[in-house]
Amino acid sequence: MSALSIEQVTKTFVDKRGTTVEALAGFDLDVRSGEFITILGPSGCGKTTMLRILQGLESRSGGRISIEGRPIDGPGPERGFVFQQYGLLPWMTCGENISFALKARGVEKARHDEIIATSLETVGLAAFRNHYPRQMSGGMQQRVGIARALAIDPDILLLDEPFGALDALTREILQNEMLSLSERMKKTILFVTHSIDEAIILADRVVVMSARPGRIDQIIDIDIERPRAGKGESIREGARFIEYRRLLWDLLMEKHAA
Ligand SMILES: Nc1ncnc2c1ncn2[C@@H]1O[C@H](COP(=O)(O)OP(=O)(O)OP(=O)(O)O)[C@@H](O)[C@H]1O
Repeated sequence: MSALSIEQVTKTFVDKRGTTVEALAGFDLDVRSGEFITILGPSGCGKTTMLRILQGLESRSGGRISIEGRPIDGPGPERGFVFQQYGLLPWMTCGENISFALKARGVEKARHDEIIATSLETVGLAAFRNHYPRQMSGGMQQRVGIARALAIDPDILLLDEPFGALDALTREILQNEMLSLSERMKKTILFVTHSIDEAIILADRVVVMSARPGRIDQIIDIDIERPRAGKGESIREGARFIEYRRLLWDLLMEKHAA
């Protein structure tokens, strides 16, 4: 049984004037437990929409989604979400931000302290619990975003371009941390990105979407051995990585030109 099964999911937005936008035209994907999927596609092809539907933040127009065979129709504690702009509340410390998320999920207050400590420890920020987001760099804020998602101990992590706002060096550092986390924790992960290199280095499979209305165009298996954490540089220089990069580049250029 798949950890996550997405069958023929469609989404049509209708604005106040009745104009319709067909964002997704039948998205189909089966994800295995512990698998790392990255999603690439041209701008506006529906990547964020698909992730928001999976999180339960957006309704779908058609299709089915099930987790471990159980149909889902809204948010749930088995799914954690990481946003591009971190989504931290600026008037709360890191610890309070995580506590806020735990409260929203109904986790009893007596357990917050321990969960906050463990999740900040996981991302190397145990000493920053009482810091406010403005006192931290973008990379640190996104680590807190990841810690907050991990705090509810979800089976599935959904990340929408989480490193898109970071400088190149910080981005590579966080990619490595993501590899290390995923290889240790074996979460099932769907990760949207615009970066071909990021898509390859992280993934077991790269999903390439067509231009809007979005559907899956190709799925590329990334046959690069794990663990990959700490080996980013040598992987990027390898012949296989360069081949995948060329293949994905050609596929995306085709979509861009279409
Ligand atoms: N609430 C909304 N109302 C109307 N149209 C919407 C809404 N949200 C998204 N859309 C449209 O749906 C399409 C898909 O948007 P979405 O943000 O999912 O694409 P994306 O692939 O994530 O884009 P990008 O790569 O630029 O972030 C776009 O044409 C967008 O304008």
